[in-house]
Amino acid sequence: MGGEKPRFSNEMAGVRPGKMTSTQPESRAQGRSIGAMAVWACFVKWAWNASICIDHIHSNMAESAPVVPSDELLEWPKKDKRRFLHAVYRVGDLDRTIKFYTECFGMKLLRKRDIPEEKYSNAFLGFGPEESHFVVELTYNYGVDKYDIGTGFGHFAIATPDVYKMVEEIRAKGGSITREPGGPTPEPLCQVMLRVGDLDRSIKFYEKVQYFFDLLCEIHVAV
Ligand SMILES: C[C@@H](O)C(=O)SC[C@H](NC(=O)CC[C@H](N)C(=O)O)C(=O)NCC(=O)O
Ligand SMILES: [Zn+2]
Repeated sequence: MGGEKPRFSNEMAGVRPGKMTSTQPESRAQGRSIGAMAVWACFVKWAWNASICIDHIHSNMAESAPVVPSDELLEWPKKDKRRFLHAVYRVGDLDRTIKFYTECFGMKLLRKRDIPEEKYSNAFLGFGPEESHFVVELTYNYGVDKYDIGTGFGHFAIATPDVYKMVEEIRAKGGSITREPGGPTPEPLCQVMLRVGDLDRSIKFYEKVQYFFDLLCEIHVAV
């Protein structure tokens, strides 16, 4: 424990490609695939050397108290290799969507494939190799340049070290920001778990950082 005070915040932003799209959907139901869907860029940042586990959950804390104890949660993936691989999204313009995800969010195009016999192409994008990272699989069906977004799909959420910088870069590239970062966000930061070496000293420290302490629900003494 030591070092500068931890700084972190959880800012959400809503983003849609702007100029890169031919039309902006009037409403979700009439909306058409604009090459990409709304993507929430989440910002969680800390500047401190302790391991900070930040959970922000989709509903209030009472309804979504952790079901699995946190230490079991950390052990689980070491034993169970099942995991999410990708989510598939059909788009009307594969290259325009690849350009949006790579230039605006910093994703990498991991692989692309064309299946002429079935008249479609796929592109896989993400923030790391498919062997270890969840990725987005985009599907382009030959000759299909728009889809009804419908009302079922919500968003992809991504984390970024600086949501404000990302938002400005997206705006500069013609993207439209549907929700400015800075909240109030529908998903308030609900709890922070800290592993510290000295419980009493840590409690004294965090009582001074009132905001942080309000969020702090548990302190684990590092073993
Ligand atoms: C590559 C592998 O990860 C896949 O997911 S391919 C899945 C396959 N996709 C297609 O057939 C694309 C063309 C099709 N006309 C479509 O639009 O999906 C598939 O099973 N698609 C059906 C689905 O529900 O995803
Ligand atoms: Zn698949």
